[in-house]
Amino acid sequence: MQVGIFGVSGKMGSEVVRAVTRADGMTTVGGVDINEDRDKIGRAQVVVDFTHPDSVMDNIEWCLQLGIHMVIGTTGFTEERLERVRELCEAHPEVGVLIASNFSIGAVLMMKFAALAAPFYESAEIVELHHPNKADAPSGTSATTARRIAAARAEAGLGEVPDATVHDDGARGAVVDGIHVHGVRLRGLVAHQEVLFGAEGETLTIRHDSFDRVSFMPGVVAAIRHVVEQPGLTLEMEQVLGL
Ligand SMILES: NC(=O)C1=CN([C@@H]2O[C@H](COP(=O)(O)OP(=O)(O)OC[C@H]3O[C@@H](n4cnc5c(N)ncnc54)[C@H](OP(=O)(O)O)[C@@H]3O)[C@@H](O)[C@H]2O)C=CC1
Ligand SMILES: O=C(O)C1=N[C@H](C(=O)O)C[C@H](O)C1
Repeated sequence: MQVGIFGVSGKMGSEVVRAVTRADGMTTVGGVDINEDRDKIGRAQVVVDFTHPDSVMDNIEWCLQLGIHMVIGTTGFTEERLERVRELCEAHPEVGVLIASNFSIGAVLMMKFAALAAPFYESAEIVELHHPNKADAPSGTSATTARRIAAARAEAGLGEVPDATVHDDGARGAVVDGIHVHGVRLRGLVAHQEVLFGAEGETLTIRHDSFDRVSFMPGVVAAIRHVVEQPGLTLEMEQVLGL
């Protein structure tokens, strides 16, 4: 399988090159960075995108027009953007596209465990902690987690999380689907998240830490194998991991 990489010199892109080179049955056709000629990777069967929220939509249009499958880790996907990707996938039904906010197995499980716990707790908040070079906040993982917690709460008939704050000066973080998300940007960190739940007399904390970007690579390689067999849009990693 011939794999191309968008964002090849980036922190994730360079790790993807190493992972693809080591994976059975995969080789890289190379990669491109911003403003480089994309034709260089035009013969790839699958292209992996770890770039920037401002670049990714254009990269998707380019790949789909050429019939190239895509694995996308770039974050910042709004519902509007996803709708556009759905339209593009419908126009190119033979192509597989997978978008995941986090490829590490622990983070996928953290999101799953959070959705499982959500109906049982009156309170829920998220703290996401990342390196200070991260372009987006809140992180894609925290936004996905918040949406899943909110959906599980709604299904269970839970109302809003309790909060008596009168003057909100930003100290209560971003709010995604009614769930507060607090962002920390700290030199020395890679990617970390705590999901906190609270009920009368108890709390539950689910924490995941990626200390190294190698943690994302088994998921990326599995996703590359998945998209060539699965046309259409796959969101997140559950289907790939059989969860
Ligand atoms: N889903 C997941 O599991 C993970 C997702 N991410 C996400 O991946 C993205 C990248 O993260 P990271 O590697 O840390 O960021 P970096 O800034 O280290 O790398 C991004 C790279 O993409 C390049 N780039 C930007 N636009 C384009 C374009 N149009 N075509 C080709 N290359 C382009 C940048 O070039 P230049 O520097 O010249 O601008 C840079 O080399 C972020 O959105 C991040 O949130 C990160 C980790 C895990
Ligand atoms: O930018 C990062 O580093 C990461 N981005 C993803 C996100 O926004 O959730 C995944 C992981 O947290 C690392």
